[in-house]
Amino acid sequence: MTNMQARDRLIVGLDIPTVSEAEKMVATLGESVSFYKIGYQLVFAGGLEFARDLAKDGKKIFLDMKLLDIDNTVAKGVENIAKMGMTMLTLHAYPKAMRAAVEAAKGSDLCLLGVTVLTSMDAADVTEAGYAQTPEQLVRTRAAQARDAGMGGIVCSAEESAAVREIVGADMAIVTPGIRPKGADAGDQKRVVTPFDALKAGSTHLVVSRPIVKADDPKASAEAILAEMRDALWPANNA
Ligand SMILES: O=c1ccn([C@@H]2O[C@H](COP(=O)(O)O)[C@@H](O)[C@H]2O)c(=O)[nH]1
Repeated sequence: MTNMQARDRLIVGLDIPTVSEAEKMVATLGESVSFYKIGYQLVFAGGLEFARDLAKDGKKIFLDMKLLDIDNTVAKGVENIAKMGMTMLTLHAYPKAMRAAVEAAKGSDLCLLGVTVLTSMDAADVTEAGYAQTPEQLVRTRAAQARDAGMGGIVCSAEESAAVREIVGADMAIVTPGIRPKGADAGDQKRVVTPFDALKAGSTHLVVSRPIVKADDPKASAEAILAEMRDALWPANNA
C-alpha cells in the first residue's frame, strides 16, 4: 500500500447520467486516471456492462453498491460480483453482512470495503438516525467490526483516517470520499478534507466525483488533485 503512486490512489466517481457521457469522461481523462467508481446513478443506467468493459480495458473499478441485506442475499450477490473483474465493492459495515460477504468473496481478488458513516452525515444526522455516538465513535466501532470480519478496507471521512489506521493496522485500505480541494463547493458533503490533508491523515485512496466530473476542464481538475496528492506523498519516493 505504501508504494502506490498518486495515480493509483485517485478514484474518480463516475456520477454521470448515461453510459455514453461516462465513456466521453473516461476518454477526456485519458491516462491521467486509472481507477473509477461506479455507483447507483450509472449502474441503473446500464453501467454494469460498462464497468465490465472498463475493467477489460485495464481500468480498476470500484463498484459502490453499499450492499446490506440478509446474509444469504449478500453472499449470493457478492459471489456474482466477485466474477465480474471488479477491484473494490462496498457494503454497509454491519457485522453479519460483512462476515457473509467475506466468506462469499474467498478465493477472489475483490477487495471488500465497509462503509462506516457516510461523509454526508454530521453529528446531528447521526443523532437523528438513532445513534448516541459521535460520527467518529461510530466509525471506530464499525472499523473494528470490519477488521474482525476480515474485510479488505474501510470507507470513512479522512477526518477519521488516523483513528481508523490505529484500529485496523497497517494493511487495510482506507478509502475516503468527501474530498474537496481548498475553496471547492462541498455540496451535500459534511465531513470534507482536502486531498493533501487526507493523504497526510493516512487515507490510502481518495474518491473524487463532482470536483472532477462537473469541472469545466475535468482533466485539468484531475491533474491539479494529483499534483496535490504528489505533494502530500513526497518525499516518500512513491508519488
Ligand atoms: O461515505 C460515503 C460513501 C460514498 N460516497 C460516494 O463517493 C462519491 C463522492 O462524490 P463527490 O461528488 O466527490 O462528493 C459519491 O459517489 C458518493 O456516493 C460518499 O460520498 N460518502
